Amino acid sequence: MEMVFENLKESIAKFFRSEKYEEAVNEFIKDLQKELVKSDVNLNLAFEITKKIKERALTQEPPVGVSRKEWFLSIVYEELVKLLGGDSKPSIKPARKPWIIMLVGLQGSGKTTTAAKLAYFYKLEGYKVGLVAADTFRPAAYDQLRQLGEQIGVPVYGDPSIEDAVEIASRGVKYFVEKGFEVVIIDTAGRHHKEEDLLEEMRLISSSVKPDEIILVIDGSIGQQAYNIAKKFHETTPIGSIIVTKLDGTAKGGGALSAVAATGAPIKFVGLGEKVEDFEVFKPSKLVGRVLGYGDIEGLVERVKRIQLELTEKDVEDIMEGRLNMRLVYKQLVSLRKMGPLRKILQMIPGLGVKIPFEVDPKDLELKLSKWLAVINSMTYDELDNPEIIDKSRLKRIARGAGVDAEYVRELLKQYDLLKKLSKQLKKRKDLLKKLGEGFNVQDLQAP
Ligand SMILES: Nc1nc2c(ncn2[C@@H]2O[C@H](COP(=O)(O)OP(=O)(O)OP(=O)(O)O)[C@@H](O)[C@H]2O)c(=O)[nH]1
Repeated sequence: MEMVFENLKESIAKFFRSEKYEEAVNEFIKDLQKELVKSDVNLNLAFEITKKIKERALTQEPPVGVSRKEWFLSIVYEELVKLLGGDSKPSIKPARKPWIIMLVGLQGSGKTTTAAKLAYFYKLEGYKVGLVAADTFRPAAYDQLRQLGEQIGVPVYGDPSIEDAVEIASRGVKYFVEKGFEVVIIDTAGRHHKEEDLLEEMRLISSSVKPDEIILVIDGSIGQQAYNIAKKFHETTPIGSIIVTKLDGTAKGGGALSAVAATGAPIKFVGLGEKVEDFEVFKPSKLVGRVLGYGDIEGLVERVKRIQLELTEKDVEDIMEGRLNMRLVYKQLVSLRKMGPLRKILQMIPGLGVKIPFEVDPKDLELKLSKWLAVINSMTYDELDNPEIIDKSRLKRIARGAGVDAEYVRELLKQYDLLKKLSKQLKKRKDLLKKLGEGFNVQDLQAP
């Protein structure tokens, strides 16, 4: 499954060969913009995303242990994943029951097959699913869906004697809802004598059954036209999500991205073959990884994310300079879970001999850490940067927000004070060392 951006692999190679970071970033950004526009991504969107990447790449510090170039690549990756609908798995769980899904898309997109695939998917998820055959333009569609329904054990509502698709759709939905079905999927026509007639029919069905979700089914191999097709459907019946079919085989799938760009809707599933089980929840990360063609990019991004929570050089500098805030404490708490690098860093500095606070009974550690993290999470930005402002009423609010006893907030603030003092001590000593010059051995300095 290879989507758009084939040229980016070369751009990445060029990027890694380049000596100057900023220049290399600019070059890569230009290439990326071109590729995005070439794949029908809306110009503004392409501009916006590249601007964001550039801004992050030039202002954000890579965590210790991650090279600047790896950092950059992980930023590109993250932003592309966002463009394709976010890094988390798309929400495929119906928000309520019954959940009425209306499929729209052109004939040949694989809509009927997809209706069955989707029904099968939800059936396996444990839902009671019904299918409605509302494609009255192509008479064979009803039989096709009925056969598929039999194959997967999902009932199909249809009536070949009724020509009015709106009537079938609303009757079918009513039928299943009354019987307590939880997910109802409507297959619709993909062709009419005139395009306007098709769109008008979609609009009428939609306003009659009021679906909870309208899914655009789009053929992954159609490329450039996808943008206009998706846009037309979206203007008629607002698209909530997208299923891209036929991503098996040689499809380049450029249409997928264009459809996302035209509708702002995320891709939820992909079709990977003719059989009902050739169907998957879409994972943007998987796709972008392939697109960027950088060996184990997911591994890289994972590593960066993990390291990101630990202390950066700047954090350590801040601590050494006596600048401490709750954000640093947060990182320290998180890293404490993994052996505490701050502690290690401090211990590696000879002659400091500082007793490090946060001496918590290991048994309590896990529990306390999770409470403290919740406490920090419910602080405002001002409070994070300047915990000194936390008075009684703020303290109460924070505890309530974190769902913990106020005692935990107080304790954390006490620990914070200790760390702050330590941070100031470090600063003093560092200054002292500086004054003493190089003639002295660091080890000669005894801790007070
Ligand atoms: N390789 C492959 N073929 C698919 C996929 N999805 C559907 N097809 C095939 O595409 C062809 C058209 O699909 P149909 O399910 O008939 O869909 P349709 O023509 O859009 O349906 P209508 O809109 O009802 O006319 C069929 O031969 C399907 O088997 C897929 O993910 N991969």
